[in-house]
Amino acid sequence: MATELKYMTGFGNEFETEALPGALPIGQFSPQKVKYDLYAEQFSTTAFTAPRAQNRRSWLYRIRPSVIQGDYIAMDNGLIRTAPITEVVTPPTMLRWNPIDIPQQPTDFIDGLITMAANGSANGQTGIGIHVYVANKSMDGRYFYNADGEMLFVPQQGELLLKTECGNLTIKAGEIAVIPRGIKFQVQLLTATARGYICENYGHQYELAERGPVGSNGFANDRDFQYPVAAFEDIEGKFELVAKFNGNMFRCDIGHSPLDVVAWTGNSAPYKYDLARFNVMNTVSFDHPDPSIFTVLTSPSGTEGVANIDFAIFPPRWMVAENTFRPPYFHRNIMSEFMGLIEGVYDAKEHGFVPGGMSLHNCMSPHGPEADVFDKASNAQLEPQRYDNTLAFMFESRYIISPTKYALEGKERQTNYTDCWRTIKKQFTGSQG
Ligand SMILES: O=C(O)Cc1cc(O)ccc1O
Ligand SMILES: [Fe+2]
Repeated sequence: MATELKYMTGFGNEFETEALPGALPIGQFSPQKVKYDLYAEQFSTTAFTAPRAQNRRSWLYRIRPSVIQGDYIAMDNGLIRTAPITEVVTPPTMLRWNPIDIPQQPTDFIDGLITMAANGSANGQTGIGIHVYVANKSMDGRYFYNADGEMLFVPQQGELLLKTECGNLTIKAGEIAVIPRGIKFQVQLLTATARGYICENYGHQYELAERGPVGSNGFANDRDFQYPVAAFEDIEGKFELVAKFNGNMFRCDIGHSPLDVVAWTGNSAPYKYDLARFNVMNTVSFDHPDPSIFTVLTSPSGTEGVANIDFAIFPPRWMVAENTFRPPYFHRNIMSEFMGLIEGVYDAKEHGFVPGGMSLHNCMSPHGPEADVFDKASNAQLEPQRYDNTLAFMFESRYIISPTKYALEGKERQTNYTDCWRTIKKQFTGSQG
């Protein structure tokens, strides 16, 4: 399946795609009758009046309009939580977690969603929700959409087939995908099990970060973002549509597959990106730059240069900095930093931060290299060095990130995390006078 899928390329392009010839109206969006007796439906993820450069909407030509569905009834939220998190007090303590195990009992993507943290307010459309998914079976006869935010998938293990209203995408570890707020989809597993991270963005949709003086190429290049071609299901049955809305889970009956879009045009659609395509920029002289050089996607907050959420990665790369302490520096930051590890080893933490694991360093909470890394890097022979076998990422946000009760009290929490800095020695050689 993975190799057969076709994609269209270019971040935020105005795409046109049809699964049947002539299904897409030419020269207008809403003709009196649509070819094949399809229904036209506009799907907007920005306000109608958003400036043209940010405006995102698509026109979907579908077998039935979305209004043909049952009434919603509330479902158990399971371990899914939404900002604001009020069930526990947010401590400033630096936090770290082991990976969440894949369950033994049959668990699909929705059942296996566990919220680790959130900030802002879904209702106010600011901030993010941070989730882990652990699944061992495909969603069967049920479909999902999230009205609270767009969903950034960061797979850590296994391969997913994302069947969406706009068509199909596959993603595996080392790739990411974003599904816009409101798009209906079904997650199928192409491997026996799957685990990954989700950043649910309640705020402004992700954009590509500015390049500044770097110029017109580099970092995440627009052409490497891939969008699905139209693909539809024309099936009837006793299906379920699940919605996340205003922090709660709901379900309704639906007698057909909602993935019945035969053609679509527009710029609001799911997309995927291979993180290996990220063109890394870094120092070729000295000092460790701020991690903003690794930003793949950014959701602006309304204050220039201050993100609702920045998604940054720490990929394989060369390190050549001279006379420099090369790993991440000790620091305290107004921004709050939630990290995960897709594979390998992260340069600031050689122990305890393992693939599938997570850490949270909140606003002004100090962090940096663990004691052994500090010693090693302070005395290392500084030669050009290739950082291989490493792929960490960070969700960095201007709003304090509140862990859930599960995150604070669950078995994955490493309650001894801060021990990793406790053996840092006083090494002062001066004297007071
Ligand atoms: O805390 C971290 O590990 C993330 C991070 C990485 C880096 O290279 C510089 C600053 C920073 O916050
Ligand atoms: Fe940091």
